Amino acid sequence: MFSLGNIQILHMNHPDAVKEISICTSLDLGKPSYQVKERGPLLGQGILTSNGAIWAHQRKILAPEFYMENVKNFMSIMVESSNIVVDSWTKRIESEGGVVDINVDEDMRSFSGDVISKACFGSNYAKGEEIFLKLRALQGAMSKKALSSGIPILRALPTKSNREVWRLEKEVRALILKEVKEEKEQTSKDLLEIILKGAKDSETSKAEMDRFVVDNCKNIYLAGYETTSVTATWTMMLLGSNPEWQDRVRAEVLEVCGGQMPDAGMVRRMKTLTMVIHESLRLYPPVCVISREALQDMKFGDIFVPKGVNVWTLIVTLHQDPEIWGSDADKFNPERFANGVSGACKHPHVYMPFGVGPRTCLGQHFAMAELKILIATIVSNFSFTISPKYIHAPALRLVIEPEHGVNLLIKKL
Ligand code: HEM
Repeated sequence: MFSLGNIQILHMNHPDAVKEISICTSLDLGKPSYQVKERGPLLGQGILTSNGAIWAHQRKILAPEFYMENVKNFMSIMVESSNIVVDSWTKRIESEGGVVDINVDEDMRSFSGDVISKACFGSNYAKGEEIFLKLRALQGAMSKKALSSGIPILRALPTKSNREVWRLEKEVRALILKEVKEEKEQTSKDLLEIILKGAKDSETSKAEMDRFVVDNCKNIYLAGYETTSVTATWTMMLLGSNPEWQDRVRAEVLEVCGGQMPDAGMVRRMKTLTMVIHESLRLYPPVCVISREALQDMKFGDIFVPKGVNVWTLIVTLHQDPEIWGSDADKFNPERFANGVSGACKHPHVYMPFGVGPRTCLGQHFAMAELKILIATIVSNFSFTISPKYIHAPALRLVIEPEHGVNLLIKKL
């Protein structure tokens, strides 16, 4: 146990204890209240940080949208956004000649932001991008005041940074609601439309409906953007450093896609690429800790957790424990996933890049499809190696990201 200020934390990393947490379906094990307070302007009462009946209701409405059947509808957007990356690199290579040293982070971010904007706002995605930029600014403003957020009074004072946060929060809300109004006049099949329909079918007051729509749009953006882009960046770094795996992935993509753009059936058949992404998520899980709060007194096996105590499970240490993964735990070896996650190690339930239990990532099929389509498109157009400029320095920010970015030497095939 340890405490951060007045927040009590129980660190539970024993595989048996982790199993207890992962099978716990009680609504009494919820998202920590300190997160709700700290991230209020960013996340509101959306699916990410809400608890109890409010969470269960939002999950029920949103979950079907992310079933594999529906993710297929977004694949053409993913292909389109991957082609933007390919075109931009091709132009750079043509103008600079031969092999070009590219810092790929920004391109991976643009890809992920582009996909999520188009998926949320359909044909109005330019507006979606405007909302997205404001959300990024809000995120930045919130991280500036992170130090003061532990002191409740400072959250309510009209300091310069609080005023900036409040202004951005209002602007994002107004922009999303404006989109909603325009959306009602069209018939589109984007995520906003589904969120709207869910809100209409269930909420009573207009204020409640607006809150549901605004908060969940913000939540999906924030949950799906950086997690996916940083995974793409780490996977590129690993493929750049392991040419034999890059060749294997390229051979598979050529065989499965035969020069066509990937579709749902092809994405399903990319086994080697799936193994590579799983290994990348094992070594660099973007979300490094799963945190919960006991909203009532609870028991996990013989461990008693009093109400109000937080439980933390550190994904990043579980994913690299030699007792669990063997002596090559810190090595890049996608082969360990040859028989799926269940065959990869002694305690497969501790592999949890997408979280565990009822709060597991809603967007995991969406994210895997995005990553496979992007990487498949890249390897069929380019070969790449790690640049001498690359400095290996994973840093813990909102997600685990490369401190100095990832530079690759990229060549057109
Ligand atoms: C590689 C990419 C991604 C990773 C590694 C990832 C990881 C995670 C993790 C670990 C959680 C659970 C957090 C917890 O239990 O405390 C989570 C939740 C969630 N993720 Fe993802 N995620 C990714 C992409 C996405 C995408 C693309 C979307 C949506 C388009 C998304 C939507 C969500 C939502 C809505 C939740 C909240 C679920 C709930 O609380 O009921 N994620 N994600």
